[in-house]
Amino acid sequence: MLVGHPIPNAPAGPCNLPAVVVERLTCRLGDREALSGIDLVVDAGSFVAVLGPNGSGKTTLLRCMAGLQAPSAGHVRIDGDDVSRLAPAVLARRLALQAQDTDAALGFTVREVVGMGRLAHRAGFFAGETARDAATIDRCLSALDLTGFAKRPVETLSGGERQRVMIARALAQEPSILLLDEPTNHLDIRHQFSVLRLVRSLGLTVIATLHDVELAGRVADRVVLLREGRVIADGVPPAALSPAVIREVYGVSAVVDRQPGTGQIRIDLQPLDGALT
Ligand SMILES: Nc1ncnc2c1ncn2[C@@H]1O[C@H](COP(=O)(O)OP(=O)(O)OP(=O)(O)O)[C@@H](O)[C@H]1O
Repeated sequence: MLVGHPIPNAPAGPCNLPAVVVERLTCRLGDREALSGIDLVVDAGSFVAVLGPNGSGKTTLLRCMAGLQAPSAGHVRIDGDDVSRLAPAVLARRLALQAQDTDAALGFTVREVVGMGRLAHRAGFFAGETARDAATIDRCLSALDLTGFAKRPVETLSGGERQRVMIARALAQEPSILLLDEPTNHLDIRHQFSVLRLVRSLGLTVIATLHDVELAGRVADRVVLLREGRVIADGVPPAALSPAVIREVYGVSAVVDRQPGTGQIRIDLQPLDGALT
């Protein structure tokens, strides 16, 4: 069960500054411009979903925000500081990225991997685990429904279980900014809901790439739609998820309305050339 607050000491983002500012961000990878002049200002404490088709630049945008990918032009500022100028440990105490790739976790137990999230908080390289580290790791394991997996080698876990480990590791970092790269793509429906509800409840600034447009419309305060490295739409759902925008970005037709009763956003997607079946 996802109960309790896994990171009760998470620092609050400064209220007078946006948490993340992306300015004219361009990123060339090989012979391809993965991002072309992206501008984005993300308010502290908001949940932003980044949407777009395969190859539209979502992961590259998160990697630039996390300082893992140097832009060809432009800047990313975290709480007012250029990420490229922040020491890795300082950046890691402010921002955590849950990446899709779990290769770095192989060969370690689940608890050890979640514990890696605490490294940025250690007094020194050889400093051991503190009581607070241990308590934070235990809370994050519990929050992601992983307590029973703590001693298991990560390579023995399923795809969805591994994905929850990487989210727990990011939360153990106690960041004020949480970047999630397709956090729900391997998760069953119950865990999709519980993970998104959990990260929403923490009061963090969350920027998450998602493929599920309807889920994004329900969970996010704001959606940013990319296509070919450019922002095509940016705004509050459902207005920013209009059928015209969805058609332009994904090349599919959409009916966007609200569920009778719950009022939840409902998006019915179909190929342009008719019903799927
Ligand atoms: N190392 C690289 N060298 C060359 N091109 C790259 C490299 N990494 C990514 N790209 C290209 O950059 C573009 C953006 O990739 P990115 O991974 O950011 O897309 P994405 O929106 O996250 O896609 P997906 O939904 O498939 O995960 C793609 O066309 C991809 O092929």
